[in-house]
Amino acid sequence: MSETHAPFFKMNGIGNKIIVADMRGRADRVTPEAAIALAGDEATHFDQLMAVYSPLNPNRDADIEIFNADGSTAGACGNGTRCVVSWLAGETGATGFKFKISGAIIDAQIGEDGMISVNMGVPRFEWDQIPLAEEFYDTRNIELQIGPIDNPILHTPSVMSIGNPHAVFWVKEDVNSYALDRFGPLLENHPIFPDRANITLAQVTGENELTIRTWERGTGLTLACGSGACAAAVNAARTGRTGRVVKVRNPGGDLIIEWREDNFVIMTGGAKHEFSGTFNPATGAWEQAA
Ligand SMILES: N[C@H](CCC[C@H](N)C(=O)O)C(=O)O
Repeated sequence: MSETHAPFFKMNGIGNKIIVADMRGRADRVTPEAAIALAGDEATHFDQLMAVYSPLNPNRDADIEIFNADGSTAGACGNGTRCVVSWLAGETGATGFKFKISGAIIDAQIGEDGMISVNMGVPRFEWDQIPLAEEFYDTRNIELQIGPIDNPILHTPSVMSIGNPHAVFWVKEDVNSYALDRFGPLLENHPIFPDRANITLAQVTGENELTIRTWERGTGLTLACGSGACAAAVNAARTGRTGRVVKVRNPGGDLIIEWREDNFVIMTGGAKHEFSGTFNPATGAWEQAA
C-alpha cells in the first residue's frame, strides 16, 4: 500500500452496494473523480460511497460525505449508514454512534440481535424543502404522470425529503412488472425536481407491509434503498395505507421502518462485509487487501 492510499471496505446493506472509505486522520478528501473511477470498476462498483472523516466536533464518531456512482453527492443513505456502523462496531465494540451527514446529526444503534437502527431524522413535506420547482400544498399526491395522458402508467406520487428527495409512486401490480429502467431516468430528471429525485415504486403487499423497487438519483436501479424505504413507509402512513411501523421489502431484503410519534424515522436492518482494500482518494486506483 502506498502512503497516499486509504483503507476501504466493500460492503452491502441488503444488497445496496456500498463502499466505506476510511479517511479518518487524513487531510485530503475523496474526489468525485475517484468515486467515478471506483464505480466504473466491476469489483468496486458501488451505489454509494461513504467517505468517513474525523469529526470536526469530538462528540461525534465521524463526519460522512456520500457519493453516488455518477460522482454527485447525496444528503442521506440509510443502507450505507448501517454499513458504517457495522464496520466501526467491529473496530471498537461500541453499540451507539453519532455522525454528521451533510449537515444533519444522525444517531445509530446496534440491538442485541445485531440489527442496526439508524435515526434518519424527520421527514420534510413542504414543496420547497423537498425541493419541487412549483408550489404544491399537498405533497401526498402531486400532479405528475408518465405514459398515455388518459391512461398513465405511473401517476400522482407522494413526495418528501428525508435528507434527500424522494417520489413514491403507488402501484397495484408487482413492482417488477414496470419498466423502471426506462421511466426512472425520465422521472429522476423531470423539471418538477430541481435537485433531481430518487424514484420508488411501492405496492401494499400486506397489513403494514410494502414491497418497493427504487431508481436511485445518480446511481440507477439498486437492490435496496434505505431512504426510499423510509419515504415509502412515511408516505404510506400519511396517506392511510399503513400504520406507522412498516415492513418494507426491497429486492435485496427487508427493512423495518418506524415513523415515531415524535416525528423521527427509525430504519432497522443488517449490513454485510464483502472484502477490504486500499485506494487512492484522488484517483480511485485501488488494491485488494491480502
Ligand atoms: N441507497 C441510499 C439512498 C441513496 C440516495 C441517493 N441516490 C441520492 O442521491 O439521494 C439509501 O439506502 O438510503
